[in-house]
Order: sequence, then C-alpha cells, then structure tokens
Amino acid sequence: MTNFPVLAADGATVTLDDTTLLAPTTFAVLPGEFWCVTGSNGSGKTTLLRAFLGSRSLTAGSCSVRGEPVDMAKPRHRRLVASLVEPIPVARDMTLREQVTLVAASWYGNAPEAAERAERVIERLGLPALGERFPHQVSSGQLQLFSLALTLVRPADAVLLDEPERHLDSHRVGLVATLLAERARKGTAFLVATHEPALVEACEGRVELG
Ligand SMILES: Nc1ncnc2c1ncn2[C@@H]1O[C@H](COP(=O)(O)OP(=O)(O)OP(=O)(O)O)[C@@H](O)[C@H]1O
Repeated sequence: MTNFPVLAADGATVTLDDTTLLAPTTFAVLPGEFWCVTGSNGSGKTTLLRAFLGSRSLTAGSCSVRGEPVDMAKPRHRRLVASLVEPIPVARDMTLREQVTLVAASWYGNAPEAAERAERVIERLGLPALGERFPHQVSSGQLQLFSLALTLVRPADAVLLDEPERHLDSHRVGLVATLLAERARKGTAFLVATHEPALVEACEGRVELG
C-alpha cells in the first residue's frame, strides 16, 4: 500500500458567526488504515465527516481526498468515497436484499458479481433471514445494519461512517468492527466517528476532538 493519504485534513476549521463547529484539525489516513474520530457531544465529529463530503464548507484549512479538494459533483469522487453520515433514502416497496443488490449492480454492473457481493455483505452483517422483508418490517438496529450494507456493498477507497454503532447491541457492534477491520486490511481507508469503545479499540489511528 502507498504512503499517499486517501483522506487528509490540514488545519480544517469550521466557524459560524462566533461559534466554532470544528477547531483546527490536521491528520492523514493512508490506504488500509482504520481511524476513529472521538470526542464529546458537539465536539465536531459529524462536521468533520461532512467536510469530507463537501456538505459543510470549511472556513479555514483544507480537506482532501487522494490529494484533491473534496468535490462530490465529480463522479470520480463519488466512486472514491462511500458514506453513512446522512440517512440513506430507502425504497418502501423493495426488499432489503433487492435494495442491496440494486446498489451493488449500480456500481459493478448487472452481473452475477453484483449479486454475490450483495449476498456476502448481507451475510456478514447477519441479515440473510431478513432479506425478503421490507424496511418497515425490521427493527431500528436491523435498519442500521441494512444502511451499513447499502454503504459497504459499494466500491470505495474511503468509507466515512457517523456512529455506526447506533441502535446496535454489543454482538452486532462486534460484527461491524470485524467487517470494517477486514475491509481496511484489503486497502480501504476508514474514518469513523464513534462513542463506542469496541470500535475505538479496533482502530489504528484516532482524531480526538474537543
Ligand atoms: N447549523 C448549525 N449552526 C450552529 N451551530 C451548529 C450547527 N450545526 C452544528 N452546530 C454546532 O456545531 C458543533 C459540532 O456539531 P457536530 O454535530 O459536528 O458534533 P458531534 O461531535 O458530531 O456531536 P455528537 O457526538 O453529539 O453527535 C456543536 O456544538 C453544534 O451545536
């Protein structure tokens, strides 16, 4: 793996009037590294992730993806970065399996490979028995796992997650931590805002805010 960062922040700062949303922050995440963003409520974790998605503008400093300024209008950037920061819209009239397969097919083409990838992520997140259900027929934790499946089935050099532990019991947090660490070993860079000790323990780099 190269030493060229996938995600880099250099003095990234967000202020709004007199309020500091994100204090100056500098770090770099290399390919295959799993980093956590930690800090108390309101310390700027979501703001930092949004800066990497271009949905929150910086007032000073920079955030870059593979050395380029963040610009999600570019198809190349959308292919580089997968995220679960904002809620992912779901279709009420499609089953969980159909939706994960559709997302896989939109990136990998309508080939057996797409269905296989979808099935693999569904399995790893413990969702096979729920594959034929519709979104309104599952619990909050199961919906969270479904959103993670929609995110992780995509190809991406970098994955941004905001509190992936939401609604999950400790067993499911463990499944997620194992899956993320495994994918990181294959070269994906992770930046994960979290309050969950099991995820912090699994990470190799940490941005501490606040
Ligand atoms: N639109 C806004 N206008 C003013 N302040 C805002 C706005 N959005 C967020 N903030 C403030 O920015 C700071 C950082 O918010 P952010 O959501 O990034 O925190 P966080 O670390 O993700 O918090 P949590 O752990 O509670 O999810 C907070 O103090 C918040 O009140």
